[in-house]
Amino acid sequence: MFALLRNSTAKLAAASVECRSLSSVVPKVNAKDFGIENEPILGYAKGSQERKSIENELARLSSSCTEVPIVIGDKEFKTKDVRHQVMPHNHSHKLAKFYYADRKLLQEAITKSVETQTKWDRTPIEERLRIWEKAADLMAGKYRQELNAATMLGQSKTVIQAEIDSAAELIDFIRMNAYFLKECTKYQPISENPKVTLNSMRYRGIDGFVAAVSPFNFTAIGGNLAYTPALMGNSVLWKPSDTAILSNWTIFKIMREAGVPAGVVNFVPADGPVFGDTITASPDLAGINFTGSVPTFNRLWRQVGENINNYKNFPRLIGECGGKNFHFIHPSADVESVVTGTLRSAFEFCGQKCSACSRMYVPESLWGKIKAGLIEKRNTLKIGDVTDFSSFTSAVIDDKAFARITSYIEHAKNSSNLEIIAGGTYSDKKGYFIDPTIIVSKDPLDKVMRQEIFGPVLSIYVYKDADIKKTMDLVNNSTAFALTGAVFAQDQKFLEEALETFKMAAGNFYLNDKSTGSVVGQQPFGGGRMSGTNDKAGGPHYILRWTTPQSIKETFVPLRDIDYPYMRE
Ligand SMILES: NC(=O)c1ccc[n+]([C@@H]2O[C@H](COP(=O)([O-])OP(=O)(O)OC[C@H]3O[C@@H](n4cnc5c(N)ncnc54)[C@H](O)[C@@H]3O)[C@@H](O)[C@H]2O)c1
Ligand SMILES: N[C@@H](CCC=O)C(=O)O
Repeated sequence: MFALLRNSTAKLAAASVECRSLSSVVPKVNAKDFGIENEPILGYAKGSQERKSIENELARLSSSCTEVPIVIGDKEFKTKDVRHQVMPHNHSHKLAKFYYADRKLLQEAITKSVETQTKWDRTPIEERLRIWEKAADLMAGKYRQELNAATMLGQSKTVIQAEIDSAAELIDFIRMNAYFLKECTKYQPISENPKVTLNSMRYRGIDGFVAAVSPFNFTAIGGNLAYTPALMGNSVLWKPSDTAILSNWTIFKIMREAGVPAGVVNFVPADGPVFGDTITASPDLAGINFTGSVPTFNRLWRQVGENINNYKNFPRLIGECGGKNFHFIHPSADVESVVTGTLRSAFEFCGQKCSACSRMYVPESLWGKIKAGLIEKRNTLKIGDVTDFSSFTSAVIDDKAFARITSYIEHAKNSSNLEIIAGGTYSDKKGYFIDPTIIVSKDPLDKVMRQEIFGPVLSIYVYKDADIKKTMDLVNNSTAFALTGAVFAQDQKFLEEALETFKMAAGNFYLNDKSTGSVVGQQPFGGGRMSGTNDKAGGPHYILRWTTPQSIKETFVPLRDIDYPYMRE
């Protein structure tokens, strides 16, 4: 397959990259050659050391309700606006108590950030890299299970879903962004004769403050959104999601312990619109690092537009948003890969990964086998408490998500175009549990095929084999999103065709693999169209969005001549 990719990449690149060798357009694939490796994922087998320590940590965090303050500079604050984070799989259990910052406190945080930024930006890069390395080590060792337990209990992730997020992905973000910065500073501009003129480039943070607004679904994303701008010399107001408070607070504490000075990142849980209104009204807003839904990002973008005459800088707007990710199945596909990959993509973490497969297109010739496989394997999946290690998945995040997702299930029950072939039941009595649900749609444009549901609901359209081209165009054009997509086929020629047809349909594209599971440094992540600004978190260029570089030319010979030699001839 890599050979195929190489061929097509070369062909696709040929028009714009003439005379370049193949090796220059093909990424290196060996992690060791690349100079850095991903954090290993632990197995949590019964009796293993990691299993014992996660069980201890789960018991410890469950036995009390953790107090999470607002932190601005080195001061902690508690307001009268008290909130709680509950366990989604057992919503009567309060896991953390936290406080909303009001406008006045947010303004104080802005002032503190702006004040700190200039000092922090003077901290040598080597010193920042040392802090980030130390933080990654703390996350990989001493605090690994605290991060995982907070993610399991607070966001209802199973142990493996927590391990790939709050351990591996978070550690990778911290370690690799530091590595990318180190690599980036190796580039210096050309100096034709350095004894006469020396050219150099330095990477400055942006004066002002950056607002990091993070979603509930990945602990690691919160860490990346707040701490990559910080790494680059910015100061940050971090507004975590209400439903990921405890895990995000754990990251904040670790980063402080590793040496990030007070005031560089200010931890300010707040009501979303109050936060958005306050930061966009400040002339010091240097950028917004957002991950979440399209409507929220649209609102922030609009507010920045309305205030555009008031800012000191043009604020950077980075937003990674929703998706309606597809699996497209060719008649030559390996049926078992389709079944396994689709169930994992659609239902792991209740389909609450932005990359989760949410719509699938299956040829009539394979439908019988795929349908049987999906139903049979789906029926073996256990849905339950995350502390029961045999659960495949657990509850959805909160009452709002529960209401939204179940409204699509009710729509399916009431529509003659739609048939629920598995699941369709739910209960929020103890936790927000929704059975993994599979809907077959006769209408490829029904809302279940076009809108982001962000829950354990998979919608399928069965196409006539002869209509394959028409169906591919439909996949490309029937939603506003372009986040992830996957094609399953054994026919190599078809895979090449799919690379062309779906070129703009997904920012992360998979051939014979599921649409989820991108890894930092391996599949830099982000989508186009309404899925976001596609700045590729986890790739080497992401850090550049958070710097305002300065080019410096220094001349060592005195400036004497005002005229040019030809004028004296
Ligand atoms: N593309 C990606 O990389 C990626 C990754 C993860 C999640 N997502 C997307 O995130 C969404 C799910 O996350 P969510 O439910 O937390 O999204 P959300 O938009 O509801 O919330 C995201 C964050 O924005 C805050 N917020 C809400 N209103 C605000 C406002 N007016 N001003 C400022 N902040 C405001 C929330 O409190 C939260 O912290 C899905 O659409 C998913 O696809 C995308
Ligand atoms: N890294 C994740 C994407 C995060 C979105 O929620 C994946 O590809 O599964």
